[in-house]
Amino acid sequence: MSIDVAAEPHRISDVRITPVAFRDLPLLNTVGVHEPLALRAIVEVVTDSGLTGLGETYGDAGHLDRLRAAASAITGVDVWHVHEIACRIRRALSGDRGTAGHGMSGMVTGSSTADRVLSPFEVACLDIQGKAIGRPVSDLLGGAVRDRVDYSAYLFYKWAGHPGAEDDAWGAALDPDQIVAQAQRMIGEYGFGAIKLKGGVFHPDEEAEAILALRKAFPDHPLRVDPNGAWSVETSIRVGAALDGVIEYLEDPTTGIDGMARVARDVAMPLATNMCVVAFDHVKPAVAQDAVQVVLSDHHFWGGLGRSRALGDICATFGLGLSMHSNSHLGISLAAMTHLAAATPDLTYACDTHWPWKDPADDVIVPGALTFSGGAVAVPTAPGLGVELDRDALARLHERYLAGGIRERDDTGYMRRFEPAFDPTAPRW
Ligand SMILES: O=C([O-])C(=O)C[C@H](O)[C@@H](O)C(=O)[O-]
Repeated sequence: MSIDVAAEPHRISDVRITPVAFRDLPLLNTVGVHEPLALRAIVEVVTDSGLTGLGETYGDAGHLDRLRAAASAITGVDVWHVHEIACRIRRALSGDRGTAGHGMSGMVTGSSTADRVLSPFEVACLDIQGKAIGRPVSDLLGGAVRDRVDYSAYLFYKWAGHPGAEDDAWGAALDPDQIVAQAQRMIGEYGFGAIKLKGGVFHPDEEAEAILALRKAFPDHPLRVDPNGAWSVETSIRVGAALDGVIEYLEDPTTGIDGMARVARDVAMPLATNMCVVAFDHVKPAVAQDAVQVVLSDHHFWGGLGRSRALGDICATFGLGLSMHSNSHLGISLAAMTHLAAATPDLTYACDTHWPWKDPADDVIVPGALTFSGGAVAVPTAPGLGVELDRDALARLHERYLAGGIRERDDTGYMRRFEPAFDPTAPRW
């Protein structure tokens, strides 16, 4: 009698959590500059049936401690029992309201700490489920409604090189002409059909000028700007008026649901957020105040792919648009994002990705499974996530993490903060 492998339980027998570091270029945002290294944690869930699933998440020290606490709580659970895994993780972390793991100030806190910890385990369990039954993760999420997922060109103001470090091929982007040149290069290489500018770095009028320069250079590309809450309500309304008819949405111009609601009353374009609606209990007050019109989902902090799918349905129910947020990430995350986007019918915009900013040699997956053409990634059709761990690369990026002495140096995440001459939780302009 043959054993039906798919029907057997696949109990978690081991979890490996490996912090890694990869080169991150000197991209600027409102709280500082990306460090020379970005941190991630690679999660491997191993089952007694011999399958391994992959997840990727934040790599800061506080998050790593929580991942380890969660890992020891889920041993023995069948990977099909994701609710049980979620309950165990919530219990293991009860009382923990920490906020590490995003690298950005001004993001509201809430019920999302356990969701952030759950996410890589849930993704790894889905990877195993898919491998067990021979289906891609997108099928486990309801099935792909598109076979390619569109991403946007994510532009950053940027230094030429870190002080004391060699320049990189992208060069500096500190004014509108250089931002346009960055867009031309990125779109030339990847074919993106939409453009996002990370703002909150220079005076808002200069950033609006850069958007207008992009509009001139790319008349047909939808545009967005995201100052990560650096602007006051008044500034947001003024810049919103200047960019009326130019951008498809204005992302997190100011912080908090109340502030966003005040801006939304007076600007014409939709407001998007990944900072004030970051957990399910934020949806109700945001909808009640009509504070945001587009939610940027992110499976890394919404609790994984299943919960992010549920968010899509909630957004559709309330007539909210849906797009996708990113941080500096590796290939396991890109695979998970692509499966999720493929299986989200109401995704109304091209997704964010930091992918072009990463050295292609810096990854933990075997190359070739994920490639961009025409600004989109083809949805993997192999079982599970459809990506394979490259153990040598994992070891190399882990060595880089260890060599960086990161844990000792910085417990807050991957960003180097500017010396706070300003309060990073209050608007700068
Ligand atoms: O809105 C966003 O894209 C983010 O907040 C993601 C990152 O923190 C972004 O600001 C970055 O990478 O500097």
